[in-house]
Amino acid sequence: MRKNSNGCNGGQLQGGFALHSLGVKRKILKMEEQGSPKRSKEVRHQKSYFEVLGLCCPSEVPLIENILSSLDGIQKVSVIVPSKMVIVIHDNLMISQLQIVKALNQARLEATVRAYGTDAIVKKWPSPYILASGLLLSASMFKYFFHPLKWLAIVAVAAGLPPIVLRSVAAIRTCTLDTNILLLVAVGGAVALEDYTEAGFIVLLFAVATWLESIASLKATAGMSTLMRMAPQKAILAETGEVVDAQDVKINTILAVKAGEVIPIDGVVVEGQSEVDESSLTGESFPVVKQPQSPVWAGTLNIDGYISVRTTALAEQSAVARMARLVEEAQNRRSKTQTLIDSCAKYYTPAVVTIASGVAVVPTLMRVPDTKRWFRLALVLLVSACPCALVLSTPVATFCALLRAARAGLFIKGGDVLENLAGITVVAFDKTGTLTKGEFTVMDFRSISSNVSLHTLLYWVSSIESKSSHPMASALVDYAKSNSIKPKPENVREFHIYPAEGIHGEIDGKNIYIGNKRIASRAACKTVPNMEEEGMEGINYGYIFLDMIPIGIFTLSDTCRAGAAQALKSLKSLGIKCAMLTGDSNEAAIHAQNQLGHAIEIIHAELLPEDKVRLVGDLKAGEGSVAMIGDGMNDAPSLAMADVGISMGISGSAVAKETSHITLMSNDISKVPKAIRLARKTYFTIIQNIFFSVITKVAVLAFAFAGHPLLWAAVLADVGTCLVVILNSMMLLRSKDKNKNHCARHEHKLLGSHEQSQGCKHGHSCHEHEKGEKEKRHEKCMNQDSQIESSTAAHCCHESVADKANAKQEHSISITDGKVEHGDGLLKENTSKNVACSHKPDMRESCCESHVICSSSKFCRGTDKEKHGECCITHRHVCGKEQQGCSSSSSQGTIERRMINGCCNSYRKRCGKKDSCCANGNVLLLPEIILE
Ligand SMILES: Nc1ncnc2c1ncn2[C@@H]1O[C@H](COP(=O)(O)OP(=O)(O)OP(=O)(O)O)[C@@H](O)[C@H]1O
Ligand SMILES: [Zn+2]
Repeated sequence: MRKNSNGCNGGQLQGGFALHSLGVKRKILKMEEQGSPKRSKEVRHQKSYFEVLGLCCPSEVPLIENILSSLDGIQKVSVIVPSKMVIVIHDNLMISQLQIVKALNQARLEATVRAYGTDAIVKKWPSPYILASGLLLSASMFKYFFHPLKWLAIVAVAAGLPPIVLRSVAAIRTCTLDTNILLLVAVGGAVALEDYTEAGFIVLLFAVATWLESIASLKATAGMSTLMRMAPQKAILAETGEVVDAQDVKINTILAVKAGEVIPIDGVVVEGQSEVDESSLTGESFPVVKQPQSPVWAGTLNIDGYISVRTTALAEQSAVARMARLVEEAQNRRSKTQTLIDSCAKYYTPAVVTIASGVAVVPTLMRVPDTKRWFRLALVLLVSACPCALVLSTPVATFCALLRAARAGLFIKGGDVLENLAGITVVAFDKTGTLTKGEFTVMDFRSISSNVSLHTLLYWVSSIESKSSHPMASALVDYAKSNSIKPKPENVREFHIYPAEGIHGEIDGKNIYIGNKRIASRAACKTVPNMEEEGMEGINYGYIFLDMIPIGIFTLSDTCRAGAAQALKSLKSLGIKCAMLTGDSNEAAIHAQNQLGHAIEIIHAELLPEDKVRLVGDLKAGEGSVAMIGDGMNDAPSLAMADVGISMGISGSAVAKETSHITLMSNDISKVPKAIRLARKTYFTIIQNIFFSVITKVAVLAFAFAGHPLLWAAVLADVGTCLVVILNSMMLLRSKDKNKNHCARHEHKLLGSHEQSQGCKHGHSCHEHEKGEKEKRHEKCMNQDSQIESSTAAHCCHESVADKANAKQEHSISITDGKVEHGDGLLKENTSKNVACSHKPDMRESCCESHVICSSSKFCRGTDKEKHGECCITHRHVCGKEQQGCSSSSSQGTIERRMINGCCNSYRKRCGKKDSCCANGNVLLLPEIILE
């Protein structure tokens, strides 16, 4: 799809969505930047988005590329047909956005600058050209009563033609044969045949279809602008309070993020505590507690509390920016189907045009009697030469599917991935951190050497493990800390990781090995202590060696993710086999298999990373297309080996994310079957699109050759089919998500009135609903909850919604499209409770049902225990535990787990609300989150 900007491409019509990469220009600009540092500061490469309503057919892509590439200062042009968007990277000193718009509008492309993140302008009304043309054409229909009226049809053609003529002129100037030129020829031909009504009809049809198409595709892309709008363009420097462009913020800058604001750039919290709504990224709306050291992501909403954030990325590299770019650039990763279609389209057009000229010229030369008929056939052929619906059939569907996925927290890297995903027959899971939570708890930890005290052992182990990122490591470090031992990673030298075995480090001059039984051989020890003899219980056994002497043993436990069993079941129902590939022991693998209800068909344990790669290869050879899901660095090679590699979680290992084709933005593996279902649906949509666009063309041509060359039908088959293809693809955007009746975390059904996010708040009660007998208990809890609410907070949400004035709310709380919990425990429309609260921090206590969120942050700020003691105001009332409340170990992970909304397990026990409904509904993510 590359073309010299000055030269013609031989009149070839170029379909497709290629990116006209102006390689040479880019290189020159780069050199300038490097060569002269002064200039590089001035040169600002700006990425501008243009809405190009006149872009309605893939054949116009080369036109736009040619127009823009002839201008100076343009670095890169991407044309996205489905969203009618042109993304230009340009030097804003050499060429401004307005100049670009002007250049495009000279070709009648109806371009406007689209400020980053704004919504597309939807043209509700047809242009005056269309209206005039339509009216005149209707009037001309009365020619049967009054013959001269037939001339009105000519006027109708003239009225509707200007935009088409202007675009054709631009196309001719840049030596591109596009659909406008083809249409112009057809109209000219019809007029020459004195078929004025038909000419008028063609013009009108084309104009109306194009207009409808633009409305449809702009609707389709509304989601795209939401994606782009997620991260704000401005950031506030914490030190000075100065507001700066997010683009100018360097890594390691401290930013201030107030309550109710969206975090502008990825980073780590350095001060303050808050709850953040990450639904924009993960698709799951429940607040996540953030405190010092917690990672935060651009585009997520800081619900309450003030936090300062040290940036860890540039704005353009933030996860959300990458996601937006992903959907933009998905066009560049073509699926096999699309590549095939594009290459066919390349030959189709010139072939049809050649045949058309043959059909027009040869009969005339041969002086056959009915030349008019041949001429008409030639015109039909010419109009049919534009394969736009066919070329659009894949990218529009892909675009919609990727958008849909992005909204659900699935980061899919391109159309090719979707296509591969649709054909998956085996899904291989890594165990730790994927099927299981990867949140270990130490069950037992012993010194088995009389020379090493437990204290020393814990100190050694925790110090060395502090350097490891394995999920077991943090459990061991937490365990040491809970025994009042402070790890000193700075004392560790010679740290070494043995993948799938364990780690080694030198501390205080001692060589310590920690790991599974394989680590024994690293320590040059032949055997490992017998755990059963030692009376140890647990699933994951760990050993500690000092040189070659075993000095300690420990056991850990990990539980399966709540949605895992359900996800496996869904996969099975899709006819997909499940496999588990784990580095962990056989016992651990079997334990997980038992927990998952024996849903896994193929299990391999005690694998090294290279074994996983080999096994994925074997599965591919033996079973078919394989998707591999993993989280760790160890999994990267096998993720790359699989047909589709899926990495877990936005915070998962960076290497895994890079090598994978799909990233699940949250750790919810029930998204895997959903993704596969979406991929299959997309594939089906594409097939429908292709079938429809081919069949209409074939029908028109067959009809024409059979002696009925209908020009209007040819035009309808061209533009009308495009419209149908777009509308059909848009069906993918519609979410008839079963999720609505599911608890996202627990994967079981909620009762009707519970929406996903709110349902989750009720934790176990959602599946308890299903079991009728427990329903009463839930209700009781809910009643208690509402009492708690009213006793602690002056006004609850429902009041503020029902009667804003009463609730002393001077400000306007924007409670828009979500759900609010009412005192009766039912959930009514209004999800933006968080937003409502956060808008005015000072209104927190009186503001809404989520006041616990609000107040917890107000009272729980900081990490020291003193302050935690004050935290759960609701709890203090309920449990009477005024001071000790919610203390938790100082370790990061534990706090987060225990402190969600300031409620901890011990409380729940004390309150007599054992497994659900603690204090306020908010807390009830707990069963999944708390490990105690
Ligand atoms: N830092 C560590 N401390 C203690 N043991 C470790 C450590 N790293 C690895 N191990 C041991 O090595 C085993 C295998 O580790 P590996 O990371 O390959 O797999 P895994 O994460 O346990 O499981 P999966 O492959 O399913 O993710 C672990 O089960 C553990 O026994
Ligand atoms: Zn076309």
